[in-house]
Amino acid sequence: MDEFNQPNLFSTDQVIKTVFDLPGAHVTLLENFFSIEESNALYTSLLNNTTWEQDQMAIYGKQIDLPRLTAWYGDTDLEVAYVGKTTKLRPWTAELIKIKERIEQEVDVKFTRCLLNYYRDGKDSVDWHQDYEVGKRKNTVIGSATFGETRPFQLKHATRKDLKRIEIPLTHGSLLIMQGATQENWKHKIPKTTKKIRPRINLTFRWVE
Ligand SMILES: O=C(O)CCC(=O)C(=O)O
Ligand SMILES: [Fe+2]
Repeated sequence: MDEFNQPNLFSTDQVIKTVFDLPGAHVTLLENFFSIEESNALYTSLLNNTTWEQDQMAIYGKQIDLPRLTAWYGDTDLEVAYVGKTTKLRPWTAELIKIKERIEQEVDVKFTRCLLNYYRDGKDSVDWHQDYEVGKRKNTVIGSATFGETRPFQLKHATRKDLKRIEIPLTHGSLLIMQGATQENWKHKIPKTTKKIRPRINLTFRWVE
């Protein structure tokens, strides 16, 4: 696999922080949170060392493959509700703990679980959704790390049609933090594309009150 985001004359490895001004949301992007060398190594090792699964979800009573591969890791005394089922967590790996502890330096919570998504190509995606079930979205923290291809992360308000959607390109080594009531008020998605693109791995470390 070629390396992603080869540095060029104009790129630096400096962390660039952007805070998004969205009503009812607390969203921060940290580009280059992981260095290019680190990100390349993490991409390869997460790709090879994760137990990827093809999950399914019920649509009109039919079981349909999710358009991506997934894996849940975390504190194994927890179970998570995901795509209409209860899922068991795999125990944290040493590598996930290292990534988790890096991200915890940016927030004041300890994450309890992590969902990994593997988008094999442009046909893989995640449709509009809010993380966590209804009634649990008012105070959450999600630390979302990306390795591999850049995909646009779209956000739209859950109820207000007057607010514009926004799109945040999540680059190799970036960290997106969503906090507070973001999940209550805003939906997010990764759209499909017909462009020929490389794979992407995304990790969402999660904490809920
Ligand atoms: O891949 C991403 O950036 C987002 C994934 C996501 O929203 C989810 O799995 O809940
Ligand atoms: Fe999500």
